[in-house]
Amino acid sequence: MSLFKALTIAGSDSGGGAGIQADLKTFQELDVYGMSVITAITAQNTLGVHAVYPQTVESVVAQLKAVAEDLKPEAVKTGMLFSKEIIQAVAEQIENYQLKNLVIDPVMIAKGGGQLLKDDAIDALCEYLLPKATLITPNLPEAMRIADMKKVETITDMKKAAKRIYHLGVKHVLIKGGHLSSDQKAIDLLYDGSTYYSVSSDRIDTKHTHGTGCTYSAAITAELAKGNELYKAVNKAKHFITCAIRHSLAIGNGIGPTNHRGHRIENKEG
Ligand SMILES: Nc1ncnc2c1ncn2[C@@H]1O[C@H](COP(=O)(O)OP(=O)(O)OP(=O)(O)O)[C@@H](O)[C@H]1O
Ligand SMILES: Cc1ncc(CO)c(N)n1
Repeated sequence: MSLFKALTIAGSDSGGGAGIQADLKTFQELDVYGMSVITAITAQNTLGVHAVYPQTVESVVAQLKAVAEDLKPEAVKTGMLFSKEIIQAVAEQIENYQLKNLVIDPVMIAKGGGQLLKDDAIDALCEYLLPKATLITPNLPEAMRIADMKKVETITDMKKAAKRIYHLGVKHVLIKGGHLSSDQKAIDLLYDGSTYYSVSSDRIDTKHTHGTGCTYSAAITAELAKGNELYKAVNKAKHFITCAIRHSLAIGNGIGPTNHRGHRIENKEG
């Protein structure tokens, strides 16, 4: 049996629910060998981000080189990238090693508050990384910033934003509807430059959604690493994140994490 490998380039969440920790748990659950490049260490729990300690550009490049020269991932995701210097360095190395199946989760602000991307880094993300990516997965506030719109609150807004983001050079755009109003289904909108696809599930009534975006983009990356085409990878990942939210964990005193074993519980694998 072939062993597929996926890489996450992201920040560490000491609380274990988002960031590198969520990505590696997801890769493992989906039978993909996981590797990591850590861009920043956050002191974080279910209540919020207490502190951010970015890595140097030298550290990020050294980690990326070590992985790319030896282990050769079939797919790569980026999460928290923090600064334009880190974004530029990551983009250069992705080009240098011709890394394929790149998924960008344009992480900006943590659910409990806490800035994970500097304001002046959004332009760098659009200029250097988007043109290299297979997919970008913004939530509604992130889509609003990247598409440079005043609001993204409805399905009509999501369609407009997806088109604007597509024209920045990325191959596919998936706008996540987790932040749509609470009476609506959890509808995500996928756009490939010609067609809009709706990827939807029932909305689960829980406050424990820490790390949903990280887990979802990591699941898409794992499915791409296994050779699935994009639409199938997104649908499989949607099932994975929905199970993870349905069985999310009421731990800590704030917004608890998703349960990466949720899909096993639903499949009665224990
Ligand atoms: N209550 C919910 N019930 C079902 N699905 C949900 C719910 N909340 C979010 N989702 C789904 O979870 C996925 C992640 O979306 P979301 O918009 O929450 O990401 P995010 O804001 O980037 O998350 P985070 O910042 O915590 O990483 C999407 O598929 C979204 O539709
Ligand atoms: C390190 C990290 N990355 C991403 C998120 C997204 O919520 C988070 N809270 N923390």
